[in-house]
Amino acid sequence: MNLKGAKAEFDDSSACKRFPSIILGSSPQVELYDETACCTELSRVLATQNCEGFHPDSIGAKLVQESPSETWPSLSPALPSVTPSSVKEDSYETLSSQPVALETTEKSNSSVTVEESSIKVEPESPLNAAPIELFLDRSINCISGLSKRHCRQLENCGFHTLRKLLHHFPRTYADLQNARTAIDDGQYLICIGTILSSRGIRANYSFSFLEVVVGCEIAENQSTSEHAVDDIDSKGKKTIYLHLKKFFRGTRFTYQPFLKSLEGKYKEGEIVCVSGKVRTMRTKDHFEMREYNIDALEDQKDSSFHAKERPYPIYPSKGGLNPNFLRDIIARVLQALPVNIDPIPKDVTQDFGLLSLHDAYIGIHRPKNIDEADLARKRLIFDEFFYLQVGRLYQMLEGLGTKIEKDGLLDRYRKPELNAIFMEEWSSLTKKFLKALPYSLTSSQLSAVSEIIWDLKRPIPMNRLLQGDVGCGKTVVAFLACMEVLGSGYQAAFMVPTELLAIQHYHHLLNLLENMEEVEQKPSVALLTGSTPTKQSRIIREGLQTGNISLVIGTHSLIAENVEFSALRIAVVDEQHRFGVIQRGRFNSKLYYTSLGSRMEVGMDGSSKGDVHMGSRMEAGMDGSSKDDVHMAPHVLAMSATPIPRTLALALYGDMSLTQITDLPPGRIPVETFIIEGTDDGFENVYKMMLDELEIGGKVYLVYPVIEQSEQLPQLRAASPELEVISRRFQGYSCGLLHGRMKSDEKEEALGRFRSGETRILLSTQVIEIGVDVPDASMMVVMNAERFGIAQLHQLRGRVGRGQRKSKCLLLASTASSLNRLKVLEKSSDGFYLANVDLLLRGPGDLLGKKQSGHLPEFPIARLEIDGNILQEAHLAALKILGASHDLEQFMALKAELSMRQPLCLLGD
Ligand SMILES: Nc1ncnc2c1ncn2[C@@H]1O[C@H](COP(=O)(O)OP(=O)(O)OP(=O)(O)O)[C@@H](O)[C@H]1O
Repeated sequence: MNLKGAKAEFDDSSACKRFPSIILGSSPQVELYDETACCTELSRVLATQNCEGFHPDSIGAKLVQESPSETWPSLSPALPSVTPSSVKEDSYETLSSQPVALETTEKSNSSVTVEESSIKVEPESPLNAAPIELFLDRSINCISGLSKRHCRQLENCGFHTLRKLLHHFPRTYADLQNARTAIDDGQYLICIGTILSSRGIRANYSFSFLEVVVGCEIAENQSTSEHAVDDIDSKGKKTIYLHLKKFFRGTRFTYQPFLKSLEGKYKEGEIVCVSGKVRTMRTKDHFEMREYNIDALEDQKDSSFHAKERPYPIYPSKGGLNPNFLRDIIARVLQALPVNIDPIPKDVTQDFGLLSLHDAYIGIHRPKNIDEADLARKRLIFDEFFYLQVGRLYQMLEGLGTKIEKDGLLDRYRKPELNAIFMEEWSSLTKKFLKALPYSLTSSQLSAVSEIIWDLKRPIPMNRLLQGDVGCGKTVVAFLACMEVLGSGYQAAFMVPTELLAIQHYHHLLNLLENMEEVEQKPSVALLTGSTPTKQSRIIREGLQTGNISLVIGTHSLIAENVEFSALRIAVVDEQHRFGVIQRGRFNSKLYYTSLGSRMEVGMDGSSKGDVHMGSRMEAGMDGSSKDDVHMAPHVLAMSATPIPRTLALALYGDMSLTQITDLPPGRIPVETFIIEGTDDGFENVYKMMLDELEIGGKVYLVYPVIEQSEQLPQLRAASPELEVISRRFQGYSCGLLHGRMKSDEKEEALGRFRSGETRILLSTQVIEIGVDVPDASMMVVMNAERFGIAQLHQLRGRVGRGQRKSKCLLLASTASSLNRLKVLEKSSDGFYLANVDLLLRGPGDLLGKKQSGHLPEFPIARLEIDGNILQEAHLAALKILGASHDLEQFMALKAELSMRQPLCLLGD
């Protein structure tokens, strides 16, 4: 396969459009391996941030003195200068000469120790004899010399195969020469040193301790300036003394023989590697360690281990297994690792500048320097993404019959602009609906609809994510997609996270349908939420089952077991990240079975409605659907205004394609944002601005973090008690109240009054955050704005500036210190950029909340928010591979690897 040749004709940039989430709004792409890009981006953000809980050092990491919880270092290291071949050359040689850390840890789970002499990986061991492609999936039993007990322990912790062991990646690396900065109390330190003394001391009749003193030579830190840190050679060295202490309580531990045997374990002059948290002692340069690991270096004369300044891998423990034990076992597997285990062809890895798999494993576990670890990481992340991409495309190709169809599909992925159905080919219902809209679609709305309709005509269920900034007009795109399906006689379901939004969409759609002309029979639309009265809800369910209702808008109620559809063809899930994976999955599979069953019923009962449906479906079959159409799961269109990692995760695991709306409807005037400190003066200013706005006919949202005042958090302003205060203050203008504890109809009434202008000020909680659309609302004031995340504030701000009025958003921060963090909102109105800032500042856990982050798929080392570029490359590589061999028959090793990693039956939802 000549991939180099293929590359020439291959338009990378257009294929990259398949993953627009990789480009973060209009902000520059995050270049993973370019120090400047990532660091500048962050420092720019951080320059204006008060980053609570965020440690810039961990981003610019030089991998020194990291605490175990710190993040992966590879966010910033400069572009590696190592080449794959340079890694390969001496990886074996260094390994064999390299001392293997022995398990001598005091605090360790002492049942797990490795008897050094008992484990050997001989050149001709069964490990080496394994067929190359099966090597990684061999059982750990094949590690010769590993006792049954160890095997059991490893297996109990999930390490069944060599692959599992090799995929137990270091959590971080420590630089053995890392003590270049001042050593602080509580800091995690790792040092090579010499044992100076070892004493077992009896303190009283029932208390004793072991004290091992290790002297470590480190570079003296004379200055804190960054330059001085780099200029290590020009500085002196000094010795620090680590006092490793282990305490024993109980009379049996105070006997001299016991204490002697303890101290005898550590020989004076022995070279050891010590790691743990230090506490400063009174004497200068003396530090105490109570929780520590101590590894004797195997060959005392061999100083190459630290002389070479190799990063020292620090492994996470797993299931109670000691990290050092794991490191030792992994080192042994590495020694036996065949060079040619890579299932990905060499020309592909070379094309993408990747290490071979062998070198990547060596590089991640035993890097010579941090650049090598980073290159290794890149390769391993690439694999995580690559197999997902290959699996997904492979499955899609399998669903197609002829080579031409398959080539066509791949081609469309390469040239996404072809994945569109032009307006002339839309169903007549869709065209009429479009005509009835009070505005024209923007160009990206138009291409989004075209892409979706293209998908709707495929014989494969669509799983597409529609992303766009707040207020860009996603709803109408989804409505048009529904119309296309209804036009062929099928049904559509539109699920939203709140009742308020369901009601809003329902009325919005009814209005639009009312304007439609020349349609004999308009689609019947229903609203189904938790508040729908039982009787009405039963009628709606019957209507859905018989097919009398063609479109239903609702909340979670739509996925209730008793809701069955006659012929559901599309499910729209708005603000999809607010629904758990399980919920969405249930929705999907439930609809698959019920729709299949009920379609048959319709066919059998022969009712006239059923006939219409069947007739239309035949028509649909003619315009592109396969004859097996009836077995299809419904198409799923998910929508989101926040590009959170979970979204990207779904884009990968949920087998989703992405469509992005990149422009806003014309005439929108950017919302002016002000960050104001909530002092008395600050509030006076805000009230004055509100009054000015009301006098010129504007409408104002006041957003509060809580409904009622709380004793625990008295500083938080509450919506309910403030109603009176605000009403008094703005006497000529009526005020309304809206919060989540109100009944559904009360909420709708409050919003309705605000929409109609009866109330001009709406005091609300964050219930309005999602999707509320009152186009002439022109001012928003957010109280205690520091309580909200950046992305959330952007969503809230998106409730204003949706019409032609110039709008303002005032963010009131309770403290001066929180003003800085909010400043980014003053500067940017790009939701994709802001969501990314939020991610970097708060991390996915905080951003997603417990419910969602718990469902994040496991990417052992990829960080979805920053590794997008690698995903992009993986996608290109997958296209190349499958372009060369649709069924992967030319790449048997790769195919075998794919089935190991990505059982095809598990692909998709
Ligand atoms: N092409 C357009 N031209 C003018 N107005 C438009 C256009 N498309 C949508 N709108 C209007 O813009 C407003 C916002 O649209 P919509 O509610 O669909 O946005 P959204 O993307 O769902 O936003 P959010 O994420 O805030 O829910 C609506 O009032 C809608 O009628």
